[in-house]
Amino acid sequence: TACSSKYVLSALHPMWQGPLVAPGGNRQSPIDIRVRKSVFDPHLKPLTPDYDPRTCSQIWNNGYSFLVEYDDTTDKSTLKGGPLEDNFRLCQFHFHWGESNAWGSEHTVDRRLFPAELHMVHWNSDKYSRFEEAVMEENGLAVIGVFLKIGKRHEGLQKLVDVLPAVRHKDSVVEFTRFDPACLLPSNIDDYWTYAGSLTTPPLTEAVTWIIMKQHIEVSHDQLAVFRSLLFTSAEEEVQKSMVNNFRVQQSLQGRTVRSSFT
Ligand SMILES: Cc1ccnc(S(N)(=O)=O)n1
Ligand SMILES: [Zn+2]
Repeated sequence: TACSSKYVLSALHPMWQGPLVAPGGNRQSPIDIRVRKSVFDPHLKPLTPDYDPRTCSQIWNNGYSFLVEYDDTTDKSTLKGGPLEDNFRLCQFHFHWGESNAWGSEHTVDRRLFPAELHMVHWNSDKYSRFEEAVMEENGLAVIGVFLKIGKRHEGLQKLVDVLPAVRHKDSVVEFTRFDPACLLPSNIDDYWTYAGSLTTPPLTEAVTWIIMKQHIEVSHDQLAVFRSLLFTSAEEEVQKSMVNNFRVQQSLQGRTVRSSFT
């Protein structure tokens, strides 16, 4: 679908040679969320995700993470509310994780690292007609971030874990249908932090309203181990590289305020 557009793919290599900080970037992501410095905003509304599992289309390994892609040609899977003024369309979700359970997330909370982080990527369908357009605009994207902790097995995630071996290599794709991404959200989605940031992989555009959930979800050690069995490299390459540590270094806040929806 649109949100896996080629130029995003081409620059998504883990050791991408691009600048670690976008030139002139003053709202880069990820960041450390200093809880005591976040500002409660009573005007923040509840978040209202409304996803249709029938829009789920495929899973593919883009050489940086694995993406679960949704048909974003209609307003069937949408996100509204929270800090958002407009209607946003889900186009894909993916994860970032470490080689060990000690690290892996992109955002941190008072410097606390999590073993992995889920990103659900949406684009502003009130203002733009496709992802590629929205990705270049200030209010173009909204990404929900959810921290993963090691604990009990996540039953909803298992359907996804079972198909990962089929996309072990970069550029492999498999059909994947009827997956409800709402099953990956924590039970409480009313408590979140939000701030103006960027994509954390190229093109690093400063187009993202980040919505980071306070409550994490749990996945089992074995489920996360399957993420680490994926490869950055394609089937043709001689040297196979494990897909681990696919997170970006933290960026400075540069005067931004992180708002919280809770006290
Ligand atoms: C769609 C997309 C591209 C690049 N980076 C991201 S991310 N990691 O900021 O969610 N998403
Ligand atoms: Zn991401």
